Amino acid sequence: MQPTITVQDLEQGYGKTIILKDINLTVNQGQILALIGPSGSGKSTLIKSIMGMLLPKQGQVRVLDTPMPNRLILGKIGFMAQSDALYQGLTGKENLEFFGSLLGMNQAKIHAQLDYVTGIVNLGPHLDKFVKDYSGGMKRRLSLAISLLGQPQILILDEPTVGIDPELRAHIWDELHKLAQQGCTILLTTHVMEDAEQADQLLMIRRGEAIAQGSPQGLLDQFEVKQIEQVFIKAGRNQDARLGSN
Ligand SMILES: Nc1ncnc2c1ncn2[C@@H]1O[C@H](COP(=O)(O)OP(=O)(O)OP(=O)(O)O)[C@@H](O)[C@H]1O
Repeated sequence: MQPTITVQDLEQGYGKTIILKDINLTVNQGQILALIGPSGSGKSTLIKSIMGMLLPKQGQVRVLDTPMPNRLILGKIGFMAQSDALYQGLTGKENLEFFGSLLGMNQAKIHAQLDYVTGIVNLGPHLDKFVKDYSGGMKRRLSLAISLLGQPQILILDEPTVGIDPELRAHIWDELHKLAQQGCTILLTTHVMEDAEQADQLLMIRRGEAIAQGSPQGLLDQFEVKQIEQVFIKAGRNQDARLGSN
């Protein structure tokens, strides 16, 4: 099977500053990969590289065997950026209609999907409110609903669960698993260990490097610990010992 997303020996940064080095990952169709790491470790930078918003300084990024950016491939990706790019002066529903139309969906098609995408994030009762009156968590939920419009083949979600309560987070994870079972490939970033445990594969990034990579159970076995958080701590200590702690 052709992998959906591949990153090979990626080195990435801004100007002369190197943020990520030696990053390798493969996500196959129907898999969920979670990127986890401290603030500033380079997770969004990796996502931007996969989306083709940043060209690799070295190495390769391919989505559906195509170098990014590529317009056709971008049309197959539901993308949720870290900062919400929403129209504050429009209602939630109007935002969905607008972004759906950018995808080339007609109003009938958008309306046919509204209940489904807003049901996943439990936003149905708030669709007629202006986005400027939404809370931070509601804006995240609307951004997630927008990324689901058009039944994308690939979902790339930067911090989809920030500001979302545990009950709704569990509901969103149920839906992400269902989508993955239907063949959708999902890559997301998170700070939350409970999210990480839900993924098929984890990539832990710290100080610009992949310090641990594998399935949640595989990592627990490899690091001989009982919780994913402990994998991160142990892998971080190994890295400090290797690089020096400064
Ligand atoms: N446009 C930019 N120009 C210069 N440096 C940047 C730019 N964007 C990010 N950085 C730097 O790159 C590093 C990695 O940032 P990035 O946003 O990828 O981290 P992150 O792991 O996603 O963090 P967080 O979890 O807080 O979102 C940080 O040191 C950040 O300051």
